[in-house]
Amino acid sequence: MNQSKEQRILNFVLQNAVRGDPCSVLDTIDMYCSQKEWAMNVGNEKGLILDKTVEEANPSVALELGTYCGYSAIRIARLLKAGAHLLTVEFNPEFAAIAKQMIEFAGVQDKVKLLEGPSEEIIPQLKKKYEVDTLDFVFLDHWKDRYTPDTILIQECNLLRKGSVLLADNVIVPGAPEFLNYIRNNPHFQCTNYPSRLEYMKVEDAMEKAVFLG
Ligand SMILES: CCCNc1ncnc2c1ncn2[C@@H]1O[C@H](/C=C/CNC(=O)c2cc(-c3ccc(F)cc3)cc(O)c2O)[C@@H](O)[C@H]1O
Ligand SMILES: [Mg+2]
Repeated sequence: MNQSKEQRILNFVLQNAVRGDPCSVLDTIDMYCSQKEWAMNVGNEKGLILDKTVEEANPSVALELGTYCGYSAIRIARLLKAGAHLLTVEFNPEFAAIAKQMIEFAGVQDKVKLLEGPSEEIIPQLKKKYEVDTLDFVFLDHWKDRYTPDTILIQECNLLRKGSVLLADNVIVPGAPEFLNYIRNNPHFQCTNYPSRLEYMKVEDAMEKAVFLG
């Protein structure tokens, strides 16, 4: 049967990127998705905002919701200090398999733990099963209507500490209006909006950063 778009992206990386070089993998995905087939990777423009936010947070433990092909997992993992790690959650088995291969090709597999399953099941397991104390950084990039319930669940599971940083993709397109309303009116979070562009398009998008105040 014919290949999926995500399989075609992976094949293009395996054939054109440099094994063990995360930047080469990111550039190759961006090249393919801007010239051949659009895909919902955070991309290079919003990727720079992600980079700066991760560098500033300098997390020991980071969580990503919505791995997809692994682009942002590689983007985050390449910036992590020695001993730090990223937990990334993906419930679509096909995407998880693609992302696993992408992450390994990029050579960041020692810093990334890919957890296969729905976020609402995985989040309550983070402390006991995945030995997480608190999360220093959370990247939200899964279904947009799940940003709010999962942010509430993360708080209910006592996974945030004073200074934990949340960063949400796509708060303009496709949009996460309920999340923006929730997080901007929540006195426990200090929010900052970062206007940008939708990946690979001349369309306005934005990211929202929310720092937990405790
Ligand atoms: C049980 C549902 C909630 N829990 C979940 N737990 C684990 N993984 C989950 C997940 N939800 C979704 N996922 C996964 O995250 C990914 C979903 C991401 C959703 N993202 C978007 O819809 C999106 C969409 C656009 C987009 C923008 C413009 C446009 F015209 C068309 C699309 C741009 C983006 O940057 C996006 O992030 C998939 O890999 C999916 O399998
Ligand atoms: Mg996105």
